[in-house]
Amino acid sequence: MKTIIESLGDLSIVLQGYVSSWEEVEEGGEHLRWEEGDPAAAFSLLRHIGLGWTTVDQALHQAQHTLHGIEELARRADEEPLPNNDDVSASAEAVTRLAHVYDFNTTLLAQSGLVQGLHQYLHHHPSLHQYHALSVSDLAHLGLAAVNKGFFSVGVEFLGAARTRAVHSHTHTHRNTWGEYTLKTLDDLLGTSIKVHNHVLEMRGPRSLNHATASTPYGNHGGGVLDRGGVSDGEELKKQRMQGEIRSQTKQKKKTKQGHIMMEDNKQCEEEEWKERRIHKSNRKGEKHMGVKEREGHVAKEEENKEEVRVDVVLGVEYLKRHGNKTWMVDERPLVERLQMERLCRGEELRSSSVTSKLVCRYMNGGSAWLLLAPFKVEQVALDPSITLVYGVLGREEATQVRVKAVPHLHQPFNNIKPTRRHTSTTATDHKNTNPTLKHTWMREEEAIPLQKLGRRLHHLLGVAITDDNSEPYMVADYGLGGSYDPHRDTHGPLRTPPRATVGERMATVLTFLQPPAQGGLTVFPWVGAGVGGVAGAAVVWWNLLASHEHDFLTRHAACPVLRGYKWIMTKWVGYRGQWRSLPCPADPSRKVTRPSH
Ligand SMILES: O=C(O)CCC(=O)C(=O)O
Ligand SMILES: [Fe+2]
Repeated sequence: MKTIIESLGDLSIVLQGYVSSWEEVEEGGEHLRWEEGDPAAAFSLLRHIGLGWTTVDQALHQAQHTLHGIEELARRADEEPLPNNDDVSASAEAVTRLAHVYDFNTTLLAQSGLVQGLHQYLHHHPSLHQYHALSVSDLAHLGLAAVNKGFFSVGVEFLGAARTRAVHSHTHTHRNTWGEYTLKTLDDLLGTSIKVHNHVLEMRGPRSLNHATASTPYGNHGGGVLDRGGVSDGEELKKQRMQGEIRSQTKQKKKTKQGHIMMEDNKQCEEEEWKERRIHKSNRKGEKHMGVKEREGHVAKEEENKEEVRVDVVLGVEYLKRHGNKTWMVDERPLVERLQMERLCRGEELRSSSVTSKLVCRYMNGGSAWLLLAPFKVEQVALDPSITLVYGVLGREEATQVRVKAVPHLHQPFNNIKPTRRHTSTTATDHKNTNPTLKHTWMREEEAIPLQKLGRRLHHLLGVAITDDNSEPYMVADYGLGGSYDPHRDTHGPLRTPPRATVGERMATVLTFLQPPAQGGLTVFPWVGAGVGGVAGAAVVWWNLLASHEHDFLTRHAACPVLRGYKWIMTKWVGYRGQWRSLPCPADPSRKVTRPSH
């Protein structure tokens, strides 16, 4: 393009010169009467053409090469799947979600790249230039996208970061526009987003399923014009917020009494509705959030005051048995689940050490003679429900083989899920019902020998048959930019029928990491309080069913957004129907359907 621009620029200058020379000639008289023998007219014309045309001719010939380049560019959109507006929206959403879940440090973000913005995740400090720095326009676009998506604090901070960058580049380069933004428009946008943020916080509280604000308001910047004489606004905003947080800790407690955690709210939440809910909640005397004594499950952390216990984390079987059907659970479960998921994604440990200290890692052969000499390393992630990480179920070459086979078949899942393609084009489908961060394909074991081997290896270890005859095929999935998977259960349940009657319900899940991402992308179990990071070639195994054939609620899980790198997984849902006779049959319907060793 640069060559084309240069060449077209040269051509334009030459043609301009020739045209102005002609205009100069024209000034000599209305008609050039050289044919009538006017020597002055003849000279004028001769000089104009004789000196000018050689240059014009040369420039036109040179420009002909450029035409090929132009034709090539004109074909590009037909031949290559280029990103479109939908792709930009989906990726802006993904990046703002990353900023929200991983709590980006926008001050650093304004100075350098995305990963530099992740203070707490950066264990080593590679040099700044390794990471891409977002431009003023990028940051402003992300800020607006975040506000539109309901990530209000992320929006304010991205816009603050955009302004900081603009102020710095303004002083250094004397430019005053960045794409469609000027310092004035950035000021206005930042001011407005702060107002919106504070208003939403006031009216709806800091969090619901579809919005998030900071826990305290940002300072009021009257009229939205910020002029801080070179102070970084990103830094300033964060500082203010932290000071505010400290100041308002006492207030915070009062708020908690009124029900600080907001309820699930799928509709646009109106001011009146929020007020009504607060009244409703504070009236709910008999149903205060459960106290320490009421719980026997491993609730990890809580903060108590005289009137009410603020539940920080809700985990465990016993708790769910007692409270699973209460209004509090029904109303707030999705939000509690989401909050716990996000904390686990950030790498927080939600369980107490009395729980985690019981977890062991050992070599196991599952009672199979085949594994006596080569047992599997099995790490317990959780005991109840049992979640284990089995190392080395696939070798590196085997995992690559599976990925290579899957690539040509990857597509957006039809079942509510749509991929963000990494390298290929997304068809503009309905964004409402889709997850734009995943592509998948189904693969039968006859298509790749490593799949047959994996089935045999785990059959020996787990004592259940893992073949396509009694299970669904393998599902291979590739997460794109910021790819994540919302909390869900794997079982079909009463509303969804298994693909084949002989397969039945999804008794166990075997989730193999073909390629773990470089950062983020944990698989987390919000109600267990556990997360497991990908280890190449390892598989996470858990059991989904209770003896009553209901699914075990505690096995609900989610995939955290991929922060850096690519994540490839392969899932095998082990069918129940073909092998129920060989499984232990617990009389208690609340017991798990599992092998005794698991
Ligand atoms: O990718 C993950 O970590 C979870 C995937 C998952 O839950 C599934 O495939 O059902
Ligand atoms: Fe799943």
